[in-house]
Amino acid sequence: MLLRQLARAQPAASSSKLLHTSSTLLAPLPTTIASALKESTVASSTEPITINGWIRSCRRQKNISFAVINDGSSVRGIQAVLSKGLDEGLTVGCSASLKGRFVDSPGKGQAKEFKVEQVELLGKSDAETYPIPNTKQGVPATVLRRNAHLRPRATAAAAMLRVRSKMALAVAEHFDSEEFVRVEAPLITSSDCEGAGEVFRVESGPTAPPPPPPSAVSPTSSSPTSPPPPPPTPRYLTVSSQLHLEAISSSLNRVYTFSPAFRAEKSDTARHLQEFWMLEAEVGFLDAENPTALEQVMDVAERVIRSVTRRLAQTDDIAYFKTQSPALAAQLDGLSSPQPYARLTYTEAVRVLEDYVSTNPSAFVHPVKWGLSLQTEHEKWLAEQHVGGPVFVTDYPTPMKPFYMLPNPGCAEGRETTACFDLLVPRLGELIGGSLREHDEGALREAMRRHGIKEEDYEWYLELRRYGTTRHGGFGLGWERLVACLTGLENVRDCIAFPRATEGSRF
Ligand SMILES: NC(=O)C[C@H](N)C(=O)O
Repeated sequence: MLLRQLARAQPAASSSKLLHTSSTLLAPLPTTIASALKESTVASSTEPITINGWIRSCRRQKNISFAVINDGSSVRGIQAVLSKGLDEGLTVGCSASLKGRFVDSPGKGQAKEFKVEQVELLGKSDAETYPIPNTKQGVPATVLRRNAHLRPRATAAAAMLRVRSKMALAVAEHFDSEEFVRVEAPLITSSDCEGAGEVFRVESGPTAPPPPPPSAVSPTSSSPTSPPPPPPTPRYLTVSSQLHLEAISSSLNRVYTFSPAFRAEKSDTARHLQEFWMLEAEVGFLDAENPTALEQVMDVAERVIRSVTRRLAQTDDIAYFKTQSPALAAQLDGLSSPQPYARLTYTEAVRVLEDYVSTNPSAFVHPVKWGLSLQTEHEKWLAEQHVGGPVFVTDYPTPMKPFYMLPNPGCAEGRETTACFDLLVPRLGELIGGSLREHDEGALREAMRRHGIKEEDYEWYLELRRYGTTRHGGFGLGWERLVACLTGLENVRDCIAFPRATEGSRF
């Protein structure tokens, strides 16, 4: 209050200085558990401090109770010790403010414990009906998903959300260090970038104006033979920002975007969401040779994953996930290793898969043959069994790829391939897809015709090739799949706060 009055009383010039330097003191937020837990605070807690949070568990003994309280800022929260009476009304799920001090703990397992002196119950919770009770066996993932509004109260879900947040920061810092500019592309678009027809159509929004009432129509303004107005351009939720990103890249060169993408996926699997986040990057002025140019793009992708993994591996949240998933440490080592990720062509991948099938005929459900797509089971086998870590598979057959990808020169007839790649990782299969883009206007028109794409709908995209085209390429990374890689969580529905999948959702 005094500070606020002081700030108001200052003349303009010095008041701005005062406001600037001391603005955080005017109305500071309460201390979080994470900062209270920092060792220096714990060690020097002679003054009482106030801890806010939600009670995760409350174990009552004869004269004393132990409550775990967490405000979502740390993995484990704080174990609070309350003497008889102080624990009244504290039930799992309630919100409370606990005032107390850190003292030496007589119990095993922790050096300090938080001895509560005063309790303020902020919001009570009916422990009988609370959907996320603290049980030994844990709450099943399906129950947590049905209760997505309360799911972040669960340790793993909260840790996952903090991991997502730190990942975005790590990506931003990494790309900034490589001189990439973050840009935004529209989410409503009239193009189906991947051409797979998995678009969500936007039904409402600007449509043709309604016809005027008959009385308002002058006899000359319209006749029964006048052509009907053209149908409104269809609008979709974007499946990929790539085409718009290419447009911005043809001015700013190194660009990336991080935004939601929408696919009307029918696949009801642990790897698919209808609304997911995608990190997409695009870069121009690549080397003239296809193999080197493609490698330049793969290197960009590899560096960002390595850098994000290294940074995240140092966090308490990932340390927690390692305790939950024994295979995680090795997976993180694979992603952060200084060794270049393995690279093999689609043709080589098919060969090793065929070799494997020849001695293990029932290894896969789906057939392996040059020209057929690699299925998830093949992708996982390549990453888990053949390589034992991340692996780029490059140069897929042209017919299975979208119109914008650059064909490889000099392919034998019937064996045409494209300068593209997928990054496959253990447990998940595809994490990233990328390619060089067709940079020649004539060749792009030709590819569009082959794919049955109306050129007039993509004139703007073709113009990018007419005015100062460059050899360029980029990739898209499925964010929830990267979250799954870094946390060991097995289902992408647990890697986003409110998953949108084929099943109905309450939210
Ligand atoms: N930006 C990209 O290369 C991603 C690609 N368009 C995809 O959706 O797979």
